[in-house]
Amino acid sequence: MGCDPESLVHVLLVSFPGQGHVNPLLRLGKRLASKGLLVTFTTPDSIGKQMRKASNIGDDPAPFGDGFIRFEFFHDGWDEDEPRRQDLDQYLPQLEKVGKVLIPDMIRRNADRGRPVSCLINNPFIPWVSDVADSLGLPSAMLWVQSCACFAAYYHYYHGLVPFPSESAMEIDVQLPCMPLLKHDEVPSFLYPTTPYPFLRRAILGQYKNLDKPFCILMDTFQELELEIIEYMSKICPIKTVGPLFKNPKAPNANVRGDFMKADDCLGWLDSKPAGSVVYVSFGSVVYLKQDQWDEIAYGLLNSSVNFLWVMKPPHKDSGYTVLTLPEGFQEKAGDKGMVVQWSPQEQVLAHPAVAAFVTHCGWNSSMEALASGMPVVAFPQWGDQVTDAKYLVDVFKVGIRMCRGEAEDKLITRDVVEKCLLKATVGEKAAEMKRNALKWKAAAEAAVAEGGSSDRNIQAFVDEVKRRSVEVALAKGSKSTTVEAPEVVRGGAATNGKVELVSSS
Ligand SMILES: O=c1c(-c2ccc(O)cc2)coc2cc(O[C@@H]3O[C@H](CO)[C@@H](O)[C@H](O)[C@H]3O)cc(O)c12
Ligand SMILES: O=c1ccn([C@@H]2O[C@H](COP(=O)(O)OP(=O)(O)O)[C@@H](O)[C@H]2O)c(=O)[nH]1
Repeated sequence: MGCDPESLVHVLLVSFPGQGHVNPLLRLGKRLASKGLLVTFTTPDSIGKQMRKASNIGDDPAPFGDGFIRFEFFHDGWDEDEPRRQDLDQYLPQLEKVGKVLIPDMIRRNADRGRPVSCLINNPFIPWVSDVADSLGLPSAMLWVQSCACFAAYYHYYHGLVPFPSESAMEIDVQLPCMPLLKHDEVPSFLYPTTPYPFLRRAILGQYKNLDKPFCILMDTFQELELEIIEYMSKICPIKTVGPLFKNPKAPNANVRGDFMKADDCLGWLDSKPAGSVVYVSFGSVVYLKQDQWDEIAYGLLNSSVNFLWVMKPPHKDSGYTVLTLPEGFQEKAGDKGMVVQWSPQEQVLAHPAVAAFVTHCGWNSSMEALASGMPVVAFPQWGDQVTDAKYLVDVFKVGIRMCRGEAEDKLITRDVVEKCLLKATVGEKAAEMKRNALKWKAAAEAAVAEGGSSDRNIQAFVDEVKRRSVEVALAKGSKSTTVEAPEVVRGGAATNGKVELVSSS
């Protein structure tokens, strides 16, 4: 601390405007800032506006650990209420067209103000950021925001290395190296020939066309969690695991947040509940269930008599989803046992002692947050990587039970099944066993991000590499370089490469 932002090495983070993308990239930004970099975070201003409103984001660089973080948003060229934004096949090319002009402008403006950018970092869906970096003679890195297992699955699909379900063989299982056999419906569902979301397949695979450009692929996972597949894929790609990113031991999260909407206050309500008595139910930011499924969950919650905190987020006005409703008299019947909110402070909810289990759609952020908080899960995946994450949470990490297999199954999960799962996850031997395993992952996650742990060493090595390259960039541009201490050699650390021992009755 004590230095001004202009004297620090500056990295620019460019994010796709989705909550599940902004959260991990911003968390990476905070981690890099805490290690002494100046970080600028950017995403289209359509989302930037929402972020500013929800989280009091100011205009000045905010001190963060040994560095600073600041925000600068860019206009995606469309009107505020442009409905085409909901169609990725139209929106992604628009973002690329505009971004390829505005990001270089932003970089030039920053250089003029004494803040030359030394490295660009993007997340998936916007792989052209590496092209922008190349064209300006800057290094780039990519933050992969799903599991390494899913990264491996897409990689093998993209390069045609193993057979995947196809029109002629729909129900084949998939064996990838160093991974458990995936049943056909446990493969990331965008790869399935009949997926209703081919645009998400195109968006995610777009990153693989450009995979040789970033000098480093950062991942929000940790070595001990996905040991074999990380080692295997690291031989093929320059992977560095840096997760769980939401745990930042050096600089607690404080007030720099990327929520698109303000979280409702539910922590006081949680405080009033006994330890381990509440089920937290959330399906993330993009999954919407059908009304009949919503009703079954509502009755399952009521019939089980557990306390519950349920997130019911309003759909985007152009998404085509109709607003879900609760059964008549639901709130009265639930009384003080239940709280329904539009958006929750999920990190804090998962860390709260009152919460016993998490009914989740198994998005990767939610999965990592649950694991690293020692929270057992009830898996309710719908599509994409969620179905693969559910398989891992239940069968590999052994912290969860399954409530469904995914949207493709098109099966209504009845209130009886919901009730049974809720009870199984909160009371009895299975619940206790999952909790023990979850606590082991929590400890492993904390060790990974603690000083000298696997993720901490990887972040430090990355920061050193960015600093080293910043000197090269400055020399190549013939400009004054920012002061950089000599990069440290990667320290060997106290991290274990050992396996986490799990308990399992099955
Ligand atoms: O925001 C979007 C949009 C979108 C569309 C139009 C627009 O104008 C803005 C955004 C489309 O698909 C998504 C898909 C996502 O899947 C989620 O992606 C995460 C990160 O890859 C995974 O961890 C989760 O499991 C998975 O559910 C997450 C998202 O945030 C989005
Ligand atoms: O009520 C909520 C629901 C979700 N989240 C956060 O939103 C992100 C959702 O990402 P995930 O990958 O789980 O799912 P997606 O929304 O991308 O499907 C996670 O970081 C959650 O902590 C939150 O803060 N409050």
